[in-house]
Amino acid sequence: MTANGGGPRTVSTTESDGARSDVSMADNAPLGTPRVDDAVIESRDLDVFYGDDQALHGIDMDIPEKKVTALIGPSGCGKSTFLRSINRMNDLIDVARVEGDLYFHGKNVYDDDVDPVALRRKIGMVFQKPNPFPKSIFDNVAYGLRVQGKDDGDVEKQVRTALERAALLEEVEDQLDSSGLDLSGGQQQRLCIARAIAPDPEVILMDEPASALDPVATSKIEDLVEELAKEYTVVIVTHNMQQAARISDKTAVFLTGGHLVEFDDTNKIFENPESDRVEDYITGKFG
Ligand SMILES: Nc1ncnc2c1ncn2[C@@H]1O[C@H](COP(=O)(O)OP(=O)(O)OP(=O)(O)O)[C@@H](O)[C@H]1O
Repeated sequence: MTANGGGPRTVSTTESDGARSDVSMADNAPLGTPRVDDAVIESRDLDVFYGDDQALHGIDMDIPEKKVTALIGPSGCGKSTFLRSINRMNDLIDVARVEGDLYFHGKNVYDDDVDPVALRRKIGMVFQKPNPFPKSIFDNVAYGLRVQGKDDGDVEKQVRTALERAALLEEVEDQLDSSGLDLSGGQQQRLCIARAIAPDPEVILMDEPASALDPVATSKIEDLVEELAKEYTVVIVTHNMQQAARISDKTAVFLTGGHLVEFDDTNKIFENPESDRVEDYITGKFG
């Protein structure tokens, strides 16, 4: 249980500049008490709409702390939509609307007093295509820390820690001032992972982080994901079922129409799923 012994804490929105609005999220104390043991994120009857189209229907899911949870399912079934609803990235899509509840440490992230910018520091994201800024390797990772107003000494230390945790430091130690865009695709993705972990989030959301990479770079990212789960809660969307089976502890299977059909231990999903539709999907009968 990740309870902190106190009642739920709200996410401060007292500052309007965005950069310092996360006072109550900046430390590492849990925000509140999860309703389910070991769950960091709890989705309850979550619906997501794009205009009149409903992309997700009544999603219930408890995402455990410091484990890898894989979201799998055919194209268009709502995996990315669910991932983006966790740290309110869907807020950036004009037509997107969320109903239901999504708790982070027992606090509903859709409450009016939650600042999405502060939330995204606690729940970072890595996208399908590596997207480093056109800046030096160091500045890519330092960017978010400087926005937070950290002093130079802290920035330097946290950049190195993040690069090390992203398994990149050794490869780039002598070229921290070179452009992030000069790295290989796999290195760029690890740079983006370093950028996401620099502000010391608790959760890392990954949307098909290896799908644009060659097999060697993919294997490095898979190793890294398993390593990261020692420190962070990881939620990863993947099209690659072997990858989900290899690296995840829990697997959620979404099927067409935006329904979560089964969510269980990864071994159970791949060896003995409850649902015939899930069995058909993972054995390649459709999808
Ligand atoms: N920005 C958007 N505006 C309107 N509809 C969207 C938007 N993003 C996604 N959708 C729709 O929502 C549904 C779910 O899409 P989503 O991208 O979440 O699925 P997915 O399972 O991640 O798909 P893929 O595996 O192809 O990435 C689809 O019908 C898609 O067309």
